[in-house]
Amino acid sequence: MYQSNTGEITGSEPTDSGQTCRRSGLKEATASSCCPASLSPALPYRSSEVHTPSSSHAPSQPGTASDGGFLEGQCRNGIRVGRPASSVLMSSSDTSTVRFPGGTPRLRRTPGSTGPTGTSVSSVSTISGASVIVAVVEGRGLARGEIGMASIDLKCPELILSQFADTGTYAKVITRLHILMPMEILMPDTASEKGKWTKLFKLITENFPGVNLTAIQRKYYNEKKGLEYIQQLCAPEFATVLMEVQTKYYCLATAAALLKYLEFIQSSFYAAKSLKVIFKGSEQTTMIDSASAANLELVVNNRDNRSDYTLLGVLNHTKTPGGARRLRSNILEPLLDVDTITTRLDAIQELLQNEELFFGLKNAIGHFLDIDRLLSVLVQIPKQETAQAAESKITHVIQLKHTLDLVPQLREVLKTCNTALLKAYSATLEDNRFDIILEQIKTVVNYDTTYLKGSLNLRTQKCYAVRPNINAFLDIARRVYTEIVDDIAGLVNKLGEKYGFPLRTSFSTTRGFFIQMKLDGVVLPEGKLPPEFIKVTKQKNSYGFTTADLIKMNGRCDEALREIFHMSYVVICQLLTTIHEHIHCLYKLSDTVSMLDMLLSLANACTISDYVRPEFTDTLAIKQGRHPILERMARQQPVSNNTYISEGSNFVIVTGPNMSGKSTYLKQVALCQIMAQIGSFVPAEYASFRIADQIFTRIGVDDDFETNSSTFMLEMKEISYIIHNASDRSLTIIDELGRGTSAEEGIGICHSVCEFLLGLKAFTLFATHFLELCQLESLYPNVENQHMEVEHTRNRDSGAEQVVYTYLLSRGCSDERQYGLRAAEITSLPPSIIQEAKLVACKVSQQLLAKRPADPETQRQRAVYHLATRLLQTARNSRLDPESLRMYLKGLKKQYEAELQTAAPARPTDTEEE
Ligand SMILES: Nc1ncnc2c1ncn2[C@@H]1O[C@H](COP(=O)(O)OP(=O)(O)OP(=O)(O)O)[C@@H](O)[C@H]1O
Repeated sequence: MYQSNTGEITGSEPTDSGQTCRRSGLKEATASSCCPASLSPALPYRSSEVHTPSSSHAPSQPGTASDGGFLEGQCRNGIRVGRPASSVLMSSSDTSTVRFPGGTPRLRRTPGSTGPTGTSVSSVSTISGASVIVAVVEGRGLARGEIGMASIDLKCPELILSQFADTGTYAKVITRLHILMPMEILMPDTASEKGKWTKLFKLITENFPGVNLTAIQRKYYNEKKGLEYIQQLCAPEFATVLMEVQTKYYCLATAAALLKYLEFIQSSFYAAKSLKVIFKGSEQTTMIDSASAANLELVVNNRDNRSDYTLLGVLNHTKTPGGARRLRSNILEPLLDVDTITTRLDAIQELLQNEELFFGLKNAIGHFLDIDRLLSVLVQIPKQETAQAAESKITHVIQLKHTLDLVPQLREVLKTCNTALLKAYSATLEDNRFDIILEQIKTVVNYDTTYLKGSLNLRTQKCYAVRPNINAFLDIARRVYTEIVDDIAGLVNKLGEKYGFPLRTSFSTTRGFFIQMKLDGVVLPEGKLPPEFIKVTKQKNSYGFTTADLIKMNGRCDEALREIFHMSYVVICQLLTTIHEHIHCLYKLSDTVSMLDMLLSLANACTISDYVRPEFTDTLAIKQGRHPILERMARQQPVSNNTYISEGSNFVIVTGPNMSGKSTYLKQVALCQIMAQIGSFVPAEYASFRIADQIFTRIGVDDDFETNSSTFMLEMKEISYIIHNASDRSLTIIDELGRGTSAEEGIGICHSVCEFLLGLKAFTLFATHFLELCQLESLYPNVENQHMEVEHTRNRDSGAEQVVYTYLLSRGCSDERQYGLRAAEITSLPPSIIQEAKLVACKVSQQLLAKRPADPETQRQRAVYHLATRLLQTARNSRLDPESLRMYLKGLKKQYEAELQTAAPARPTDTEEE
């Protein structure tokens, strides 16, 4: 078994016990060496006995005077913002509020608008429920552009570190932040120096308007402290990360600031050796900038951000929160490594072929809770022991037992699997720590205690969680509680008999026990409830109320419960101390469950529609590909199309009238590419892909009033971002470039952008209304013209011409003209205006034709250029034997002669001269 940096097991590496360090092959530290005495949880309600992660550890106890000055102030958009509800630990004297000087940068952004990087702010950042805090720092002086980042999800004890070099547009930082969906971003107070905002700071404020931005004194970005923190907190399983990060000063510095801040704002801290720490370089995943993610509607729909019509919506059939998170992050950052992708595809194929395995796994996975969240609470030690914290701890142990009870079922189902990835995950479940923990839990917790939904059910489970005969006082308190509950039932029965009403006992968290009565067939005396019934509420067809006696009984109930929880908590704390050294195996379980859930989800998607297993070659070839989201939206099956892009023909120009399906086709190709790179099957009959290191899209958006940018400026920013970043291995989708300016300028810009991109080996799909660009095909051998076919019919009644969209892609340039005017005819524009427009358009094109010299010489030169480039390319790539090469060149010569015939029929002898 082999664990990649993203924490994923890949089947491509040799397997071992699952505890081998990836880089060094070192065995994991033994449990005893990694579990210092300081781990023991505190005894109930005595905060003085709570242990800090380490007294010798440099970062000081949170919330103490030594924190003074740590938090320079909380600032967002230059305005001090409210501290999160939990951050009330520090007195005002400990903090000095500073604002980033220099005034507030203009913030005029909404979801879907585009930032100065040319990166649109997709509404990912606006998804509610964000729980990630990120610290960012940028190198200074010569190191400017070197970015360090550390993030932690408050619901998942995983510290993610990264360090990378970014360009002046900071696209990588912004994209990574979008993927993380932070609720708060920490930056050094020096982000605003001498009243000037750094560019990165400005961009972050602009791109994340709904996110809290907090200034931390630069001194807390301390790499030495960061390393100490990681050594102190990292769970032994992930200790190899130290080797990866120990010289990465910027990410270490952000780790220090982030962990210090978390200690400060949270009423708990992470136990030593408890955190999963991973380093995520940008080189292991495909870079999809946030504008492209928004354009392609990967996780958020552009029209309605609650809609499921996204790639995530199409593929998401996950059963657990962890599985859904994993799928989302994979879609936003697809894999680059073909071996890892292949092992996933093998696993999905096995799931599709083995029904028993598929349904068995689905059933087993569906009962798991959010393991990351559970781990997060288990590895945090509350600073203050309250009754509420005590009750929560009991819930967590019940959840832990519930989770571990599911492991044998999962093991059993996976026993029959054959593919490397499933086998590797099956092996992780053989870890005997799962059984050790469960056995230890069962020594104090009832065998049949399990996690149940519903507040009363869970309360009952908590009440009876600890086994009898462990604490005699606990047993007595529980008997008292049972008697009170019985008394409540008796009271309600008596009241029912007294008034002749169909009363029943109900429970809610806020009211405790109360009485409910259905109204069906009940006749109230004088139309009123008896005065004994108080605090009456009416819901649909039932009344809810209580009585003075019942309120008293609820009070006694609560008191008994407090006693029970208090005594149970003491037992639970002792239990937690004994199992704590083994708890890190839950990281493995979380990884296994989320991955299996994601694979099942991808397999599920194949059962809903006909998907095919993709191959990975040097060519992008899709037979009868379909747009996955359109397929889900449309009642009918969308029209499928073929795609062929290879190194020798890597630039496809797509033309066609408005509404003919150009944009849909372009997006379809990119979506299929992303699906393939996350290890999913794709909607096609056959599909082969070249791994793309980056996926860029420039797809027309409306004016961005928020940033006050014109359509044209946005286009230029986006295209310049692509030009600066595209590589030979990228996939680029450009739709309607240059529509924000005059036709001549638009054509000019498109032409020069095309020429630049033609110099790369990137695969490019370029949709345009400028038919002039189709001439590029005769200039460059690697250009291919394609168009969307339309048909024309006549309306039987009116005789008017009608356009029928076939959505079929064909070779060559579109020969449709004036389709804009024809599209306008369908709208409610007055016929007189359309008529006038037609006249003017006709005159303009006649004038243009008159001006354009029939210049055979230029065309001859183009043909020569065309021939020369093809020859050059053949010479470079040729693996042909001499005879085949001769035949090929002969063919080229003929083709060239034919081209000259069309260009200059008057000069048939040119070929000989050449
Ligand atoms: N392959 C297809 N099968 C079925 N319907 C399609 C297909 N492609 C596109 N459509 C439908 O046609 C509509 C228009 O498609 P699209 O926006 O891609 O056209 P377009 O050529 O890019 O138009 P414009 O040039 O005006 O931007 C889509 O909203 C979709 O409903």
